[in-house]
Amino acid sequence: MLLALLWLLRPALAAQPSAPEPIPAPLRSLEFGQLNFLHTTDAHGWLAGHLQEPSYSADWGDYVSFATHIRAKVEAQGQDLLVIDTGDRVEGNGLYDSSEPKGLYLSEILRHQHIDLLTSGNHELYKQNTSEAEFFTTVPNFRGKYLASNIDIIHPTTKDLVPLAPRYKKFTTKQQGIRIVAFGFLFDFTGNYNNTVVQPVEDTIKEDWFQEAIRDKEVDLFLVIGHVPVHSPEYQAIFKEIRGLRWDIPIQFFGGHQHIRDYAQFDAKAVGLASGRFMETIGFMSIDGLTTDTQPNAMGSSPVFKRRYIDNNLFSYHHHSGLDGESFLTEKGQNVSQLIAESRTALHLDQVYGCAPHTLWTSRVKYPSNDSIYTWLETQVIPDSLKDEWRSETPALAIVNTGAIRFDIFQGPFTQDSTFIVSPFTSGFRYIKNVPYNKAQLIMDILNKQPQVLRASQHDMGSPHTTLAPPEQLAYVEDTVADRDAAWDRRIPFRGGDFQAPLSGDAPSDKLVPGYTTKDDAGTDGDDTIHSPISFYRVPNCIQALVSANASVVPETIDLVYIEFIERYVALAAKFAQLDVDFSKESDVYMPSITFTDLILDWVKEHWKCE
Ligand SMILES: O=c1ccn([C@@H]2O[C@H](COP(=O)(O)O)[C@@H](O)[C@H]2O)c(=O)[nH]1
Repeated sequence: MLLALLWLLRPALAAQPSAPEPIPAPLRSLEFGQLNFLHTTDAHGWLAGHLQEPSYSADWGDYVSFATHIRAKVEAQGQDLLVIDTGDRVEGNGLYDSSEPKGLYLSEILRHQHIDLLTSGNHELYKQNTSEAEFFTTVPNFRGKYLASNIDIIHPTTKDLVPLAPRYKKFTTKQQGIRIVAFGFLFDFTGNYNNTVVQPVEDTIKEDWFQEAIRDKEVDLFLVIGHVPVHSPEYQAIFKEIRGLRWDIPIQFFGGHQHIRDYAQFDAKAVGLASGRFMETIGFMSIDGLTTDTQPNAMGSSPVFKRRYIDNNLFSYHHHSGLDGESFLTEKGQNVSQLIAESRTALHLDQVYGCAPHTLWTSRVKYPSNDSIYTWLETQVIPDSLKDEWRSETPALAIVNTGAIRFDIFQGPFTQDSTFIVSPFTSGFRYIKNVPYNKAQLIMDILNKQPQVLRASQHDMGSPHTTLAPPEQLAYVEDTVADRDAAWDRRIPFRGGDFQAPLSGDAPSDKLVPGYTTKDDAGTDGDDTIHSPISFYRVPNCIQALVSANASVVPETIDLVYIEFIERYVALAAKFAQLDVDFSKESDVYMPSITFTDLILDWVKEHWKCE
C-alpha cells in the first residue's frame, strides 16, 4: 500500500535525471507498413543513454515506452511489429562493466524490453563467464526469442557441447499471421574463448536443419538476424543459399558489428539494415506487399521496403509516436528508467575522478593532433605511467591497439562511467625483453601498414571483420572531412548546456545539429534527424610510446611491451620481422595486475584536477 502510494507521488521519470534535453531538429517521419521492425545492435551496455549528448540521451526505459506505443499504433491498424536486437549488448559502459560480476544490473534492465528476436555478438563470447551468463541468464530471460544458428557452448555442468540457443524459429505474426522463418547468426568470429564454438556461416548453411528450413513451402518471409555486417561475405552466402532455392520469397536481414548505420539492397526482394552502436540509433524498417494467406499479392510485385535510422532521444520518440512529454510516459518505461537510475547509483557511476580540460576524440579529428585521444595516450598517459618496478632501468616501447579505446572523452567530469566508456577491457600488459629497437619499429610498421600480410598468412588471424582498430574503421576506407566550419563541428553539447542552442545564435546558416549523415544503398534519406555532417578520420591499428629515462636518445634495445589482447598479432608480426622469439615461452607479464583501463584512470586521477 505504502509502496503504491510512493509510486503515485514520485516525479515522472523519462530518460536519466542528468540526461540533457534533446534539441529540436527537422525530422523525416517513419513510413509504416504491413510488417514493421525496431532494431538495436551493439548497445555495449549504454542502456542509460548518452548523458553528455542530447542527440542520444533517451534511455532503455524510454525505448520500452517507444516500442510499446509503436506496437499499439501499428496493431490498431491491423499491422505487426517485431523488435530485434543483434548482439554485443555487453562491454563498453559502466552499467555493464562496473559491477562484480559484470552485467549484474544490465541483464535485469535489458529483459524489460519486449524483444521478439535476439542473437549473440562476439563480445558475448570473448570470455567464459560472459558466454555462460548468456546461457544461464539472457537466453532464459528471452526464452523462445534468442537464436544461435552457428554458436555452440560447452555446457558448464554436463560439459557437453550444446547449442547456445535454438538454431532457428518458425512463427506467425500476431495480427496478420505472416509466416516467418527466422535465423540468428554471428559472423565468422575466431576470437572467442574455448568454451564456445562458432561455426563458419558458410558451413552452417550447408547443414541439414538449415537446408530443410529454407525448403519450407509455408513461408512468407525469411528473417535473418545476426551480428554480421549487412555488406559481408557471410550475408552474401546466406542470401545466395536462400535465393538459389526460393527465388520469390522476400528476405529481411538485420545486422551489426561495424557500429555503423547501413542498408544493403541484395535484390528487389531482399534487403538488410544495420543500426549503429551504443544506443545512438534505433533502426526502423517496414515491409509492404508481403504475400500471405489472407492477403494474396495477386500482382506478384516486389514488396516495398522502407528504412529509417532514429536518433535515440525523446524529441524523435515523441514525434514518431505522435505523443507528447506526458502521454509518452508508460508505467513500465518509467520503472525501467528508475531501475537504471538506481543501478547507476549503486555502481557509483557519477563518481568524479578528474576533469578533462578539453575534449579528446577517437575519429573526429586527425591523428596525430592535440585533440586526438591517441596522441594524448602516446604523449602523456603511457610515458607518465608505464613502469614495471623490476624493469625500471630498461627503456620500453609500448604498443597499444587503437580498438582498445572505444569512445571519446568530453571536456568536463571524468567519472566511474567514463572509465569503462573509454576502455572497458580487462587486458593488462606483457613484454619481451631486450628487443632491438629497429626490430620493434619494424613490428609496428607491419602491424600498421601491412595488415593484409598478417591476414593472408597461413595463421588464423581472425575474420575480415575483426581489426586491431575500432570496428567502424573497417567500414570507411578514407577520411570524411565535413566541409563545414570545423570549430562548429566539434561543438558537441554538454550536460550543463553550454552549446545547447544551435537553432539560434552563432550556428552555421543551415542551423542543423551535427550528427550522422548516412549514405547507404537506398540513398541519403535514411536518418530521421536531418543533421549537419561530422568528420571521420582514419586511425592506425596501433599506436606506440617510447618510455625511457632519456627520451632524446634512441635506445639500442628495449622491452617490447604490448597490450595482452594483441599478443598473437605481435607474435606474427615479429616472425615477419625475423625476430626469433617464442612468445609462449619468452613473454612475461609487465606491471602485474594493472590493466590498461587502470593505467588511464590512475593518470586521470593524478593529472586532471577539477577546478
Ligand atoms: O579485449 C578486447 C576486445 C576487443 N577489442 C577491440 O574491439 C574490437 C571488437 O569490437 P566490436 O565492438 O566487436 O567491433 C576488436 O577488433 C578490437 O579492436 C580490444 O581491443 N580488446
